[in-house]
Amino acid sequence: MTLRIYNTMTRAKEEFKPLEPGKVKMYVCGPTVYDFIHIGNARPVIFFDVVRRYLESVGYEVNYVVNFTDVDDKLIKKAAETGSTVPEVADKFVQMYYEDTKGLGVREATLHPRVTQNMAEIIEFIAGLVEKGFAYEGGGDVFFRTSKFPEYGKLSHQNMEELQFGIRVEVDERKENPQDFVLWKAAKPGEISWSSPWGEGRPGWHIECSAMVRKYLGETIDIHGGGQDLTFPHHECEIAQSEGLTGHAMARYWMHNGFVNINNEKMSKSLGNGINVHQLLKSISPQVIRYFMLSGHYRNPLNFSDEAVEQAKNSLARIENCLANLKHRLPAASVEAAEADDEVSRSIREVQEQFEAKMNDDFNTPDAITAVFDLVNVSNQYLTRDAVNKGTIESLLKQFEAMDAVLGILAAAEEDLVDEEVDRLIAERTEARKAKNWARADEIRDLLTSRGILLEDTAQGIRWRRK
Ligand SMILES: Nc1ncnc2c1ncn2[C@@H]1O[C@H](COP(=O)(O)OP(=O)(O)OP(=O)(O)O)[C@@H](O)[C@H]1O
Ligand SMILES: [Zn+2]
Repeated sequence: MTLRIYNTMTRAKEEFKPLEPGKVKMYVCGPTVYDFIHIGNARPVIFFDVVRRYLESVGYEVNYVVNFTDVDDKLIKKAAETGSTVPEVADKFVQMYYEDTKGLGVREATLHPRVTQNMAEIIEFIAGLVEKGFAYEGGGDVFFRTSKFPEYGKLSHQNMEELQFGIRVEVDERKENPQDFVLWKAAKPGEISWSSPWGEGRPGWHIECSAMVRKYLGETIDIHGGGQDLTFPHHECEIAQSEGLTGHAMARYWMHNGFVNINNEKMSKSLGNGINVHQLLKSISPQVIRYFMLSGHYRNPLNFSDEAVEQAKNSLARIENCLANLKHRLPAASVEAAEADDEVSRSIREVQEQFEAKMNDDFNTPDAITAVFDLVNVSNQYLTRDAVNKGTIESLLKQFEAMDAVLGILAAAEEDLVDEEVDRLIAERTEARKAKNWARADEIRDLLTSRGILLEDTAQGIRWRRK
């Protein structure tokens, strides 16, 4: 089966052929770290994590890079407002990003480079563009000369004239053309800055990705992704910079996810209507968030609402229930037949084929989830039998696991607490009670109860046993 990916560049689904067999180089534009991520930002994070997991599950080695924009106007403003420095703001929200994405069950990328740690490469990149005539200086700023790159607009399918009309920025005397964009910005007094051949300053937004893609992945990569708002101008500018300098295609497949909306409006940090992931994870499980995210096709808009969350919870509960029933029947299942029943084995194979077919069709996760429900139906049907076979139940469970290795929508089974952990928690509870921290003491008791540990107060202290 071949994987087909919708390529924004050609507006068609194309067969996926990586540059180097068996290997995938993938870059996704990461966050500007001046605030917590919202559930809209979580969409590319979760979706491209699933793309990576799927590619790995079918045998590719994936080199996945996600950058942090750790210096820009918004960070400078935030630092000034909070009486801190740009690096302090950046460090805090990079940390929060790691914490929140981990909370969402997302694996760290192979590499998360930061702009401020790649300044030499960025300056060198701009100098290369100046040398080749693709860039020019004006009053301490450096601009990209779009007239030198006639293909500018090819990703967003706009020609130069349309682009000229689309530009709403005020006239800048220093620019040769209104659509020329900034590569290097001269520092204003007191602003964080770096030395360059054009004086003290900092990079524009677009150049960082061109420089980091080239440094960490090479001149041409396989997949370049991000939210659809990045198509223009950000990715268009990346293409102009990279292809201007190297003369090679920057990426073979351009992928863009649709927006998460709230009340039919794009969720965004600057609009202040974002649902903060950090907060949300306190009341909703990561599995429900991932289910919600993957239940829509990545290129379609997705509306976030209480009802949508409720629906995700209910659907997920149906799968969880089925898994619990399968596990419940396991201890008493017959071990006579080591192999799964033929008929069920065939159904499992069909489910797997269906799952792959849907993922191969431009990562159609909602239909891939339908395949998970097909397996729920096969399992429930099987469980109506009086006598069940251990091999069959294990095969069903294994198939759930295989699909979940890609989707990550099912909670991992909780491991039994080992004795030392129980002792440690009991000691912590005793301390909490001494300190009259009843909330923590109750929390620990609840945790232990939920893991089947029973506590008994005795004259000699607390004793415990397993249920
Ligand atoms: N509502 C959304 N739905 C889906 N993806 C989004 C949404 N908002 C942002 N993204 C994506 O999240 C990533 C990080 O975006 P960014 O940091 O610019 O967030 P933002 O909320 O749009 O910020 P700002 O409002 O400051 O522009 C990008 O890939 C972007 O396309
Ligand atoms: Zn980028």
